[in-house]
Amino acid sequence: MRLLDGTNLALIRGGRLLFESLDLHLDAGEALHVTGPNGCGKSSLLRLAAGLLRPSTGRIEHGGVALADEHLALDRELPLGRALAFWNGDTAGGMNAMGIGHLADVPVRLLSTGQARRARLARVIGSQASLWLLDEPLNGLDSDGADRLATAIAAHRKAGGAVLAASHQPLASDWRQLELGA
Ligand SMILES: Nc1ncnc2c1ncn2[C@@H]1O[C@H](COP(=O)(O)OP(=O)(O)OP(=O)(O)O)[C@@H](O)[C@H]1O
Repeated sequence: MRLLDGTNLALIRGGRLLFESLDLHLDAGEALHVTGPNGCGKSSLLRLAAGLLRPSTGRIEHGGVALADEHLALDRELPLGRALAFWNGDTAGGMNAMGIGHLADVPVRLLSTGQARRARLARVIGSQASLWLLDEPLNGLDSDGADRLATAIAAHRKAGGAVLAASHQPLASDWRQLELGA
């Protein structure tokens, strides 16, 4: 089953052509690692896949998506568990997957940088979305956090989900690669 279907995509941002003639497809179980230098358009591509940006040319279709980008997208004043519950997913499952279940009663604004990084991933992991869009998912994670994310991604793919990630760091060997700005 195709979870992301983009054809002949071009994106102009800030007056600059970031990419053109790009086909972007993800089927159930697949993972795609987007690489490229700073400013080449990786985050913009994820926003396109999320439906937050429209392509300058081409067309893109997708089902349910969940995006983890630089915005935490959680109410800083609420306890973590309640802030995550706003998104109507499997709150406990997401928190436990990222090892932050014990922080459920801690206000989001008091989380450490790494705990907040785990929380933004817990939001995606707990979502019902079949397509996960992860912008620099390993940033700020310790080795336990990285292992937990890898386990969650493997389970998601096995269950028929797909993942599109932008990262300057290596990801697992069974990811397809897409280099932007090459
Ligand atoms: N809101 C915006 N309006 C106009 N231009 C933007 C906007 N956001 C980003 N850009 C421009 O789009 C280009 C691509 O930015 P983007 O964040 O997608 O790059 P990136 O590949 O993710 O970079 P990095 O590796 O530094 O995170 C940059 O030149 C940036 O200045």
